[in-house]
Parts: sequence; C-alpha cells; structure tokens
Amino acid sequence: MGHPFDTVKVRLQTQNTYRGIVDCVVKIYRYESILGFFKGMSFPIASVAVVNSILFGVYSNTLQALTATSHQDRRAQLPSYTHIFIAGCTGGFLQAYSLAPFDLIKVRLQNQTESKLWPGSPPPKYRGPVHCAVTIFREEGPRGLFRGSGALMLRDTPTLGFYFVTYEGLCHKYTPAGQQPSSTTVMVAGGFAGIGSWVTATPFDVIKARMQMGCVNQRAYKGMLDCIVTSFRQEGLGVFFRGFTINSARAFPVNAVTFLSYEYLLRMWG
Ligand SMILES: CN(C)C(=N)NCCC[C@H](N)C(=O)O
Repeated sequence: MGHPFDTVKVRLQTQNTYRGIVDCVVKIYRYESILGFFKGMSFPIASVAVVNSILFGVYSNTLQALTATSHQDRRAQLPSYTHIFIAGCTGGFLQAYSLAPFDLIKVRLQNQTESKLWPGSPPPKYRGPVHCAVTIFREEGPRGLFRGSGALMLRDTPTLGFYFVTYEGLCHKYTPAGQQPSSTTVMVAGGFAGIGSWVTATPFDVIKARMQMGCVNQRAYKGMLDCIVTSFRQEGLGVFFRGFTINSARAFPVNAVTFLSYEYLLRMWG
C-alpha cells in the first residue's frame, strides 16, 4: 500500500528532473505506466517481516531487560520515557544494518526510469532485485551492498527512539487506567508516531538515498559530509526536507497498520 508513495518520495529526493509531487506522479504514470510506481517492491515485501521482527523484538526485549516488566505489566505502569527511548534507539540501530542491503536495492530499482512502453528506450541497468544485488557486488564489492548504511543508521537510531516514545505516550494518554488501548487508539497513536518520527528522519533519509545512488546530477559524493555540503550548496536547505509531504501521507496508514498488528500479535502470543 505504501510502496507507490515511497517511489515518488525516493525520486523526489534523488532526481532533480521533477518539479514536485504532481509532476513526478504524472511523469511516472505517463512514461512508465502504473507499474512504474511498483518498481523495486519485491525485496521490501520479502524482507519487511524480518526487518520489523528485529525492530519490534529488540525494542520489546530491551524494554523488558531495562524495566523487568512484561508487555502487559507495562500497560498498567508506563515505563519511563528514557527507558522507552533507549529501547527504541537500540531497535533502530540493529534494524538499520539488517535493512541496509534491501533498502539499497529498492532505491536503485525505484530510480530506474527506463520504460518498456517506449520503443527505443534503452534497457534498464538492473533486470531485477537479484541481478541488481549481483551487479552491485561485482562492480562495487561486498561493501557496496552497505552503501548509505551510515546515514541509514543515523536516520533510524534516534528517530526510532522518538517513534516509540510518541506511540507509548499517546496510547497511555488516551487509554483509561488499567485498560488495553482500543484498536482506534493504537492506529491513531501508530499513525502519529510514524509521521512524527519521519519529521526528524527526513534529512538523513535524503542523504541516505543520495549516498545509495552514489551521485546526483552526475556528481559522485566522496562521503556523507561531502553529500550534505554539496546538496546544501547546490539546492539550499529545502533539499533536506524533500519528499516529506508524500512520505507523511504514506507513514500514517503504514504505521497505523504496523502497530495494530504488533498489539494483536502480542495479545495473542504475549
Ligand atoms: C522514521 N523511521 C525510520 C521510522 N519510523 N521507521 C519505522 C518503520 C516505519 C515504517 N516501516 C515506515 O516505513 O514508515
């Protein structure tokens, strides 16, 4: 559900040919058809369960270790926000490294603008996710598969701390004492946690996407600092918030459903 929005976000962050969201959507639809929005989706679908298990599993277990309480106990007595933040950061840090290669391949495939609809259009560089992984490995070495992972780690570590603090705080505020949060509360708290965390995550999300592409405007970056400075010099402060609007529209439903699943699974098996 969220992938088409993600493709528009990634294109806005890494290509300067689009004038805005509408222009990007129209161009993708016109030149690449509806399928253009779904480029690079297979790896995220294959990896989302593992990546989310790492994030939510590490978060829950770290919180359990810090507070010596189970998930159900924590509903009655909210742990301190410092503990929630530390547990969220730990989950974010570890999920970043498991996500890095999948995210890299997703971004490279999403950025392929070539289309089978137009005769004479050159074939895309990557024929699919496996071919993309093999080509990156061959051309850029094993470390190439982790390109942008430093920026990804900086994006996910603190912001996932805020993500869980927002979620737990909102659930606690809108749930009567001693009760479990309702599905609506979980979805609204999850949706706002998603949007809130992306506010702080967007600058490093832009840098991460640009590092993963290796260059923007034919200019290769020498490192993360060079990417930050060059992007700022050439495109101004606004560059660090590219894709934020479309990403927020995506983040609300995606995170509402994510937290609803998390709560239901914990109630069933926790
Ligand atoms: C700000 N960040 C990095 C997050 N909130 N990450 C948590 C995962 C969110 C969900 N899969 C999504 O793509 O929105």
